[in-house]
Formats: sequence, C-alpha cells, structure tokens
Amino acid sequence: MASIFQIEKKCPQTGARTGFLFTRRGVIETPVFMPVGTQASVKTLTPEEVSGLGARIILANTYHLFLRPGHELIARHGGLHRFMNWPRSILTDSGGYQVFSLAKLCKIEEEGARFQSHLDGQEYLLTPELSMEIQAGLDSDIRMVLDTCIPYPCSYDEAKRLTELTHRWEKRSLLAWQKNHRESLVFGITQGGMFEDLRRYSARVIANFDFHGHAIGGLSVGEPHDLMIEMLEASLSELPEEKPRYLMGVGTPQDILEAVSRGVDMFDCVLPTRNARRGTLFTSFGKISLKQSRYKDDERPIDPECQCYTCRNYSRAYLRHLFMAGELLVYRLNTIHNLHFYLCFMEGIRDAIRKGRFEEFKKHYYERKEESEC
Ligand SMILES: Nc1nc2c(CCc3ccccc3)c3nc[nH]c3cc2c(=O)[nH]1
Repeated sequence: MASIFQIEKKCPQTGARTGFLFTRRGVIETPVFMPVGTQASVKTLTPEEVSGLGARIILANTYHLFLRPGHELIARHGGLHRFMNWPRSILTDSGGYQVFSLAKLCKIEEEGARFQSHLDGQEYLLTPELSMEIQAGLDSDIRMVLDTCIPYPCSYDEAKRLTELTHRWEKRSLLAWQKNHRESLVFGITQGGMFEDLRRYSARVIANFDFHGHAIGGLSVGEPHDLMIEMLEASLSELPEEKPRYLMGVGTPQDILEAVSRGVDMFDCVLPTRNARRGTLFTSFGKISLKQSRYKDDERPIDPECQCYTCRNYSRAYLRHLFMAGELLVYRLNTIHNLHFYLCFMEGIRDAIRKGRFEEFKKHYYERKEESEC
C-alpha cells in the first residue's frame, strides 16, 4: 500500500505529531478537524465559505445520502464533489453508526444491518458490499468499512459478539473495496465496547488487515470522558504509529487536545455546527450562549481575540437579537464563528507541535478555559 500519510514532526514529551495525509484531491495537514456535511452540505454555509475558513476535508453520510436522494442519482450527477460543488477531499462514513442511531427497528444479522428508513419506513439490508457500493457512487476519497457501533452501556458478551461480527464485516468491506474502489482510501474501525481487553484485541485484528488508516469507533457514545480516554489508550496501544488514527465523533476542544497528546490525527464532531444553530458559541475563555439576557446590550464581539468575519462585524447584542427573533442569518454567522474557532484551534495545535511547544499550548488552554466569562 503506497504511503498516503507522512509524519512531519513528533512532540518529544507526548504522542502528539503533525503530518500530511494525501488523497487524490489534495493534501490534508494533521491533526485535522473535519466539518460534518451529513446530507451533502455543511449546514448553512457554501462550500466556498467552508474552504475559506480553512477546511480541506469534510464528512458526508452514506446512510442519509443512500436514503435521499440516493447514491445512483448522485453518481449520475458526477459524484458528490460535483453534486455539491466541493472539489476537495470527502470522507464518508459507512452507515453502520447512523443505522444504529437513526433507523427504526434495526436488526443486526450476519449478512448486514436490516433497518427501516427513518424517512418512510421502507426496509433495507445494509451489507458491507452495499456500503462500499454506495460510497463508490458518492465517489468519496476516504471510505469507512461497515461496522456495528457498540451501544453504551453493553454487556461483555454482547460487546465481544458485536466486535467479532464487526471484524467479519470489515474483512468483507476490504474485499469489496479491493475489487473496484482502489481510486480511494479505505480505513478500518476498531471497536471493543468499554472493555480494555476487547479494545486491544479489536485493534490488533484491524491493524493486521491492510487498511490505509485506522479509526477508533464506539466512543463518544455517551460514556464519561475518563472512560473514553482509557478505551482510546487501549486501542491506540495496538495500532501502528505510521498510519493515521481517526477518533470518530470527537469532540470538545478538551477531548481533542487529550487525544492529540496520545497520537490521534483526525477528528470529526457535530458540536461546532450544531451548537451554532442552538446559539452556543465557542470562545478562547469557554462557551457563551446567546439565550442569556446578559448579552442583550453587549456591544463586544463573541470573542474579542477572534478574527473571524462574524467577530469583526457583529456584536453579541446583534447576534442575540437575531437569535431571539429567529432570524436565519444568525445560524450562518454563528456557524462561521464556531467552525473558524475549531479550525484555528487545530492550526494552533499543529503550529505548537511544529515549534516543540505543544505542552505549553495545552497548559495555556487549560488556564484560559476556566476564566470567568468576559
Ligand atoms: N462508522 C462509525 N461511525 C461512528 C460515528 C460517526 C462519525 C461520522 C462520520 C462521518 C459523517 C458523520 C459522522 C460516531 N460519532 C460519534 N461516535 C461515533 C462512533 C462511530 C463508530 O463507531 N463507527
């Protein structure tokens, strides 16, 4: 497998590293945050705005696009990049997780995941082969294997059973990918529930297949922060350092910092975009909510230290007015700010690692995090 990942600089004190991930549609600097564009759109923003904020890879969802408008329609329209006018890299999830979290009456069988569409109740069977076929129709650059996302909490026996089924699905996914998907990259996903021995076992099995990169799955499913870190460490301990690691669904700035320290390269999370639509904004001194009356007459920007379009042009009072009035503009202005915050945060992490100052960066983050709101 040609090397699609190059480590640039390692932090001497921690497992943090910067690197470059090469897809056929461009180079991605890591550690990277990948904005979520579930239904072929990063909600409320144009692709030019997402790219202008610095994003070089976005995520899309196989489950959603399969159900609507359908991968065959998107394929007829030239694939997802053409369809949504996004020329850079796209990573698509396999649908395993969404079937669990969204579909009705999901039944896990050896063949695949049988479910009813949350849109019209129609029944489908999502198999590893079909998942790869859908991702090929979308023509995504990084394709995820079909896995079962183990619920939390879950018994040891059930976690073991689902982990072993996942390994069989991943083998089938890889075979399907090898048959006619070689223009893209394929990532494996480790599972193991919240059991350290199953986490190590799953990582060892996945590491022995021939994937371009490895995702750590089954986390950020409602478990406590410390348990997530513990299971992350168990998984990472058995994954090769030279391949990219992707921690699925993570997370808050603090989660990202802790995971980068342990050698994770790729992140995705709905927080910046979803919180934006709920009026919750990230700042260098913690989060603020536009619902609070204290901002009614506040002329300052969201974050005085932020250089984004929203902070350079609008006050908290104006944003709160828009939010309380239900003016749609606020969803765009808040999303611009939150995505800018996350993408700048990642640039700060990469810069600190390159300059050998990652520990200092982390310490500074924790000091600022507890500051009283300004
Ligand atoms: N396939 C898979 N996806 C997960 C996601 C969705 C990430 C995603 C990818 C692409 C688009 C949207 C979302 C998780 N989100 C939070 N925890 C998660 C765990 C898993 C998991 O174990 N397996």
